[in-house]
Amino acid sequence: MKPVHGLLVMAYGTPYKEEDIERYYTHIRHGRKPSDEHLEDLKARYKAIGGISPLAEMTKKQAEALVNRLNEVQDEVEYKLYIGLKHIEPFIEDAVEEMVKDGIREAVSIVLAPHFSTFSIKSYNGRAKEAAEKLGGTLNITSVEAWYDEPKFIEYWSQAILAEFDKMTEEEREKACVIVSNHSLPEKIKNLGDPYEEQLIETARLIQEKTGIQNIEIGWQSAGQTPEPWLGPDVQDLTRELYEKKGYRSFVYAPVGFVTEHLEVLYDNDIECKDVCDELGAHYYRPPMPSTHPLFIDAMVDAIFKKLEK
Ligand SMILES: CC1=C(CCC(=O)O)c2cc3nc(cc4[nH]c(cc5[nH]c(cc1n2)c(C)c5CCC(=O)O)c(CCC(=O)O)c4C)C(CCC(=O)O)=C3C
Ligand SMILES: [Fe+2]
Repeated sequence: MKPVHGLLVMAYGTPYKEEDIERYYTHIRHGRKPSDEHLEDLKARYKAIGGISPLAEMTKKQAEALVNRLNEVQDEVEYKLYIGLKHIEPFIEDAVEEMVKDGIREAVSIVLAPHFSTFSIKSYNGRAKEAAEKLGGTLNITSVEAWYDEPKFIEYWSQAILAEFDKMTEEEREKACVIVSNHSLPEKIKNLGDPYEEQLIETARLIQEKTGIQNIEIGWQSAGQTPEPWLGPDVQDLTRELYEKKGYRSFVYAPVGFVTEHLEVLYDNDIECKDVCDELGAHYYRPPMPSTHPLFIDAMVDAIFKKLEK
């Protein structure tokens, strides 16, 4: 019989229903309750995208596609799936506890976010390892740290972006640009030696190389509302600036730091960036997110195999 290894898939998590929003937001804020104003603002954003986010369902679908593919392409071990979320149940710690209960001794973990940062990937992996240690240290977790440069990931986005360019007229295409973006983080991550910014630049460079599209710009989105400086330029400001200074009239948004349609994409891109485009009289394009596209799932399989060979 094949040995059973754990596949721990970690993701951000999202409220399952409206009543979950407050405790979810409180968890994101490290236990501090949000003000009524901030809470109402968040509720309004979820409402604007249809009530709840498709993230919960998509995380499950992505994780299932990944475990199925892993079990299809190799024959040495049987991977058993565990999903662990950062800000809502099943928490990362719950998933690790399940693995230990099931007698799993070897697991590989991957976060559904391609770029490494202290605030994201490192904290997910740290929580998983800490939980395993607390439960006796019988479970060994090997963690994939980043996969922003996986060839099939780049291939997915390149094809998706080119498909948007195909929808344009020749004239439109000449004045089009791609805005490659990720979630903004406080600028202080740079002092922590975070490769987050360079990794986004590299993803953009690889997409440029693959597509041959010259007009590729880097932006940041969904920054928090705190007084400290966050990585910029913000995608909305950038859109205005590029419209004025470089004369672009069509904008293709590629939020490559995210892997599925969810609040940040459906609201921050499809509503907020689209509003800016509408106001300027520019064309708005946003390719479909990777979701369960085979190229994308295979990119994660490749990243896992590379990590395990080391
Ligand atoms: C790096 C990063 C990723 C990408 C990597 C990864 O995926 O891990 C990410 C993804 C996501 N972030 C999400 C949701 C939220 N993030 C928030 C707030 C924050 N995120 C931060 C960082 C990140 N976030 C930070 C530093 C804050 C400020 C915290 C503070 O206040 O100190 C808030 C609070 C309100 C607001 O600011 O909007 C919400 C609701 C959802 C789920 C969307 C859905 O439900 O569809 C997803 C996928
Ligand atoms: Fe977030």
